[in-house]
Amino acid sequence: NSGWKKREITYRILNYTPDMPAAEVDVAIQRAFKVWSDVTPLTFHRIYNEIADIEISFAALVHNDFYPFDGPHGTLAHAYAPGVGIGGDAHFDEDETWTSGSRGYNLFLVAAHEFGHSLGLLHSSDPSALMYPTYHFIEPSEFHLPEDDVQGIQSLYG
Ligand SMILES: CC(C)C[C@H](C(=O)NO)C(=O)N[C@@H](CC(N)=O)C(=O)NCc1cccc(N)c1
Ligand SMILES: [Ca+2]
Ligand SMILES: [Zn+2]
Repeated sequence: NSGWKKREITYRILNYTPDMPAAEVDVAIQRAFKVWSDVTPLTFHRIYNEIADIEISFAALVHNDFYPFDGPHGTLAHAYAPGVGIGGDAHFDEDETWTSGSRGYNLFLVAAHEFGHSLGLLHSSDPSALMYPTYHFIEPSEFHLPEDDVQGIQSLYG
């Protein structure tokens, strides 16, 4: 199976988007990891000075990988399946407008989706799933991980 071979996963936020206060980025990221730690034995630990399993960054167009972003809309972010090096890393397209609300793209929702990829999940065909390919806004305070995603992640880390 294509999951991490350990339960304690580290993450590092490499840079910040100017669209939101840094504190709001930290909270959005923290809550996005909690979506997954709530239903698995996984724990996510933020580190600052070493290389983490999941390295989080904001970038536009060509950035140090083979999948350049595409300007506003279209691809919003991408993340790599578990592995060494770039494995697990999540990149967010800086040409999007990132918010804590319903304007632009909600960072919490997109990060929760991306971290699903960082943990080994692929896209789901269930339109209600977080891992469905396309974004739609859900009020974060009312967000609840859909059953399809719970099944998917627990098949990797049950
Ligand atoms: C082929 C991939 C690189 C597409 C890319 C993606 O799925 N990243 O995980 C992506 O940004 N897809 C957009 C498609 C779109 N513009 O609607 C997306 O919203 N994915 C993130 C997302 C966020 C929250 C929920 C869901 N279901 C999907
Ligand atoms: Ca884009
Ligand atoms: Zn995706």
